[in-house]
Amino acid sequence: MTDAAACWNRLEELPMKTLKALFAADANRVDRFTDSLALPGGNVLFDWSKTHLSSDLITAFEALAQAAGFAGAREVMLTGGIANPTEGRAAEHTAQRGMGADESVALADAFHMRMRGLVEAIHEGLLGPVKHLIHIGIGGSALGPALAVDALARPTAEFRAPVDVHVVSNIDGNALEAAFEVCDPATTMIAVASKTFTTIETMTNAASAIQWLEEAGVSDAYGRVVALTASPDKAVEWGVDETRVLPFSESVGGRYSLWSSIGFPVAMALGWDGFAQFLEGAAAVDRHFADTEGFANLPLRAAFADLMYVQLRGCQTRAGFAYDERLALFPDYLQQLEMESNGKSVTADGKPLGRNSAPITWGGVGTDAQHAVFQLLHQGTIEVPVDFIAVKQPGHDLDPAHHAILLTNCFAQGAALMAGAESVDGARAYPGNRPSATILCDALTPATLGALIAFHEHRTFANAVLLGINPFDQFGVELGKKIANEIAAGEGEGFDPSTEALLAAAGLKR
Ligand SMILES: O=P(O)(O)OC[C@H]1O[C@](O)(CO)[C@@H](O)[C@@H]1O
Repeated sequence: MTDAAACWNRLEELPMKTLKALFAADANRVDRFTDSLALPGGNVLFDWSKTHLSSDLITAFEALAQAAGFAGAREVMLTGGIANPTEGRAAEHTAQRGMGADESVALADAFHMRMRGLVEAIHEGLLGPVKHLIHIGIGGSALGPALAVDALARPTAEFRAPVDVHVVSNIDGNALEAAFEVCDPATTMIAVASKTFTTIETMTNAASAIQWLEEAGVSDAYGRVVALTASPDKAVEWGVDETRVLPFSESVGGRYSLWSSIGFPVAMALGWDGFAQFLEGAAAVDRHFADTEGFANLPLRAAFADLMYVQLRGCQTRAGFAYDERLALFPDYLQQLEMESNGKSVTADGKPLGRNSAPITWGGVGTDAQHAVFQLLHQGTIEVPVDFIAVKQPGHDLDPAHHAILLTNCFAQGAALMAGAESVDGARAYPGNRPSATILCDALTPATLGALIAFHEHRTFANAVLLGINPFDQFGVELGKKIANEIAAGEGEGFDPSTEALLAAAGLKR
C-alpha cells in the first residue's frame, strides 16, 4: 500500500462531527479558520470555519499532502519544471506574474512590454480612433477576459473605459451579430485570441469579422486585427501583420492564460496600470502559496475541504455564488478552470484513479440564485458544499441599502445552511449542518480579482496533487472535436444510427 493510500484509509476512518459540535467545542474556531491576505487593492478574507474540517482531519490531510509530494510538486510547477507530464511541458502561468524559471519570467516580461506598447499606442490614438474591441476566442481564450472586463471595467462616476470590449466566443452567428450591432466598423479593432490559432469556432468568427469590416468599406481589414497567441507563425500566415501579433509561451495553459497576452482586452479596458495591478494581486497569492505550509496555506486548506466533501462525504458537486453582480461570470470561469483541469479518471502516470476526481462546479449570482436553486441546498437530499464570494464596498452609487441587503442575505444563507431549523411539520424543517465557505473582499479591484483567480488556480492544483492527477492536460475535449471535423469533411466510418438520423434531420446528411 502506498503512503497516500494509507493516508486515505486513515481519513476514511475518522469520525466527523456536525458543524454545530465543531463550533461548540472550539471557541476560537472562527479565528483558526479565517485568514486575511493583505493586497495593494484591499484585503481578502477567507473563512473556512463553516466546513466540517476538524483538527484530526486537518492532521490527516496534512499527512496526505506530504505522502502525495505536495511540496515537491509545487516546487516543480513554480520553477518551470515538467508539471504537465502527459504533454511533457511546464505550466508557467505564475511566470507571467513574476514567479518561475528566470528565462520564463524574462520572456513573459518581454511579451508584456510588447503588449503594453501596443495598448498604449492604441490609447494614444496612434492607430486611429478605436472605440470598440471585439475579442474573439473561446474557452480559456475568452472566459477570463470576459470575467475581468465585466468585473472591472463597468462605468462608474469616476471611470469610463477608453474602449468598449465585446467578448464573442460561440460559433453561433447570433453571438457575433450581437457585437456587430453595437460596434461601428470604422472605430472597431478585432482581437483574435487563440493559443493554437486553429480552433474552428474562433477562426470562423474571425473570418466573419474580417468580412464585416470589408463590407463596411474598411480598406485594410487585416490591419485592424491583433492576434493573441502561442502560435505567432500561424497568425501571420492567416493574415495578421507581424507587428500586431502578441505572443505568449506554449507552456501557459489555455485556461491559465489570462495573465499573458490573452489579457489584452483587460489592459485595453483598464489601462496598463490596471493590468499590472491585476498581475500583482495574483503574484501576492503566488507568494503565499509558495511560502506557506500545511493548513495555513489557503489554497491547500480549501483543497482539504474540497476533498473531504467529495471523497469522504460523497458530494458530487460544489456550488459557488458571487454576491456581487460584477462577479456574475465568476462561476463560468471556475467551471472551466476546475472541470477541465481535474475532470479526469486516471493518475498522472495513466493508472485508473480508483476514486472520484473533480466534483461538478456550478453556481450563480446572489441574491438571484436564492429565489431559484437554494431550495435544494437547504432541504434537498444531496449535500452541496457552497462557496460565497462577496465584496464589502459596492460598485454602484445607489442607496447603500442595496448593498447592505445583498451582504446580509449572503451571510444569512451561510448561517441558515449551517443552523437549520426544527419543525414538527417535515415540509418546514431544515436539517442544517450544511457546509459553506466565504470569501470577502474589501473592494473589487484589479488586485483583488487577480488574487481571487490565482487562489482558485492554486486550489485546483492542490486538489490535483492530492489526488495524483495532472491538472494541465485536457484530452477529454479532443474526441468530440475529431468527430465534428470528420463530419464536416464527409469522412469517418459512419456513426451510430441516432447520430446519422440527427444529421439527416438537420439537413447535414453526408
Ligand atoms: O486558445 P485556443 O487554442 O483557441 O483553445 C481554446 C480552448 O479550447 C480548449 O483547448 C478546449 O477545447 C481549451 O483548453 C482552450 O482554452
